[in-house]
Amino acid sequence: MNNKSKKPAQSAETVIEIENLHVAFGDNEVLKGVDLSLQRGENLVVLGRSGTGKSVLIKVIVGLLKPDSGRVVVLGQDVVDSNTTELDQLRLKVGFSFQNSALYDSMTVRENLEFPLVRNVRNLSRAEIDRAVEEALDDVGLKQAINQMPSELSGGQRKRIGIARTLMLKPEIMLYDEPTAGLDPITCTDINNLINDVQERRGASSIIITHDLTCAKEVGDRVAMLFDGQFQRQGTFDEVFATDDKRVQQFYHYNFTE
Ligand SMILES: Nc1ncnc2c1ncn2[C@@H]1O[C@H](COP(=O)(O)OP(=O)(O)OP(=O)(O)O)[C@@H](O)[C@H]1O
Repeated sequence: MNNKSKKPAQSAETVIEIENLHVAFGDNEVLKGVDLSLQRGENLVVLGRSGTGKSVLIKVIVGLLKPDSGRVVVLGQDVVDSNTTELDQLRLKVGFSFQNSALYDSMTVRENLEFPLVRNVRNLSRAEIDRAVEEALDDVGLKQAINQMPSELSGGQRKRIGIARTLMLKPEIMLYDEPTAGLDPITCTDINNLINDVQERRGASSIIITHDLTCAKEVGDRVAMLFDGQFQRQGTFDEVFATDDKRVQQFYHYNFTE
């Protein structure tokens, strides 16, 4: 397992800025003053045990969940104060790759990929749509799957098609929720390489939520670890794990020794 070898150039531009974010469901205080930023061109990995609020954080970033308090600015837009139309516009620039790939089973791969484009971009010619589909499939290395049904694909292929579909709208920011969950180690490496390719070839800025430390190490320019409602550790992979903190060490040993 290698640390990410090639660091793409990152600008000093902040594309996501979160300050003092609080989210509670009744008595369950999930996020208790979260601060986080994402720089343009950066891959940021968010680690944390189940139920620590990683998905809640993503939902707040895309405006699907209103926080109790805090500031959330995405691509210069204040998400908390945005209305539905403004959020719809923002979501065109923020691609969300779901844990279960969320493909439509009754549509071919081509139709799945066309769907976000036809729905969101008007007046595209057939040739433009075909070119965009081919480009996205090429990016994920699955051009040959264009006429297949999702049920004919492996789990890893479905994940890649899910990512290709998210890429159709050329998002500036990618949010990956558990991209390698349930995949064998070799397929995981394919997905990790794809996430790095998306960063390098598309210049995307990404947040990758994962429990998979190999994934964290291979894709993360920076790693942030969520504990007790806050990011308790942030830095490179090696910096985050260079601590005697039992909670951090347990997380590490569970991944690599069990
Ligand atoms: N809509 C909701 N209503 C009530 N509680 C919720 C809601 N959404 C999330 N929660 C609670 O918030 C906490 C964090 O959930 P979240 O899904 O963000 O965890 P997670 O870190 O993504 O976990 P996992 O790694 O298992 O996916 C959990 O206790 C969950 O039950």
